[in-house]
Amino acid sequence: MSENNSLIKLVDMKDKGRALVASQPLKAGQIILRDSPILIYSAIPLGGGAAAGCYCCHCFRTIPPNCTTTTSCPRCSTASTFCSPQCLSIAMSTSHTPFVCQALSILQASDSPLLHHPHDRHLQARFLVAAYNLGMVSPSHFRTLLSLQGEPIIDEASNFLHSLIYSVCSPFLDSLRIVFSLDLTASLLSKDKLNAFGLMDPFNQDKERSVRAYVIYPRASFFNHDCLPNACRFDYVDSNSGCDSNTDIVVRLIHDVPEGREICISYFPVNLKYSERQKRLKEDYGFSCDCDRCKVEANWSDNEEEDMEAEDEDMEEDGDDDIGKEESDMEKEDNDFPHAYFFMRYMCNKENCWGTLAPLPPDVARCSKIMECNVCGNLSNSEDLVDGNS
Ligand SMILES: C[S@@+](CC[C@H](N)C(=O)[O-])C[C@H]1O[C@@H](n2cnc3c(N)ncnc32)[C@H](O)[C@@H]1O
Repeated sequence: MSENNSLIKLVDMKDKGRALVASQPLKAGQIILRDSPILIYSAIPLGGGAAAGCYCCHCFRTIPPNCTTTTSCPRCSTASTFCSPQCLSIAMSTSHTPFVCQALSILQASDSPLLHHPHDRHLQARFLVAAYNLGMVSPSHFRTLLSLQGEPIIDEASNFLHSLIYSVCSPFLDSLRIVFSLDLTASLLSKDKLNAFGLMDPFNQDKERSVRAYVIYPRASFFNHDCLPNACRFDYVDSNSGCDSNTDIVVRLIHDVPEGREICISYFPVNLKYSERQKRLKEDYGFSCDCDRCKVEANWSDNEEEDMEAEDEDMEEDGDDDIGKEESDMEKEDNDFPHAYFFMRYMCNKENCWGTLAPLPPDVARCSKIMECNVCGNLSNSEDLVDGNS
């Protein structure tokens, strides 16, 4: 793992590839990783019109309508907007180079073949522009990207995207210190599919949350998935922490983890039912999940799955029946129904949130009793939950 992270280490794990495990006993709430993007690209389709001006193309903060420091790229016609001259200046030598200006201008021109393709292709094209740009501006980060999980898949989509990207890259091929090929393009697409994190808009109870950008984090990409995770990621998009860290993430432990245990996150909200989880994991990540929760739920009939969903909803609406239970009773239930305890203790009960709760970081000796939701940011007292006082 990283030079200065003694809490977790990277190991090879049978049937899962690389995995992160605890290198010492770790405490609930502990921050085990802080990570910054090596690559980030907008989730807005090319030619996205007004939506393109909502976020800074460098730090991805929302640009308020009355912002007086907003500025646009003077070189290109892509409506790329920045929240300040500082963000523009950094971007011009990193993520918004002359290559990116030209590539995005061509890809969103009115005669671009891409415009007849669905949103997903636009995003893949945006990713490839960002990835080949990374190859030019930061060969070491490009090598990191190539070292992530993902084998090339040569199909109609990769062929189409490769010839499209070749046409926009050709004037810059000399600057690319890499051999440009269909195999490389297909391999990059696969790295993106298996490793990109969605950076979401902040939670708003009245509005569906959408993805603002897709991000490749060099170290967080090593977390494997578990349907009952022991860690979860937090980001603080649009909070007051400044442009520098707006797209950073931290990963915190949900509960104590012994030395040697694998640390996993969930790749999607934990409330999804078994069939949906398996479908997403197969289609998006190429594996079948065999975690403890899936082992139990694999034997459930469709009716049981539906009963379970209804029970989950009851828990949310009328948690009082259950939250008075002693912790040990709930742990006993754990054997037949492994997620009952997890849902009770670690799932946010705010409507439409489906976030996961983790304690705030512990102070020197004591774990915090304050739980933070990684989606809505709500803070609650864990003792209230167990005592039934919430
Ligand atoms: C983001 S990467 C995680 C790190 C990866 N294991 C590696 O070697 O780089 C996602 C990929 O890891 C593997 N993976 C993640 N969770 C898994 C699990 N629970 N069981 C099997 N494979 C898993 C799958 O191949 C998936 O596409």
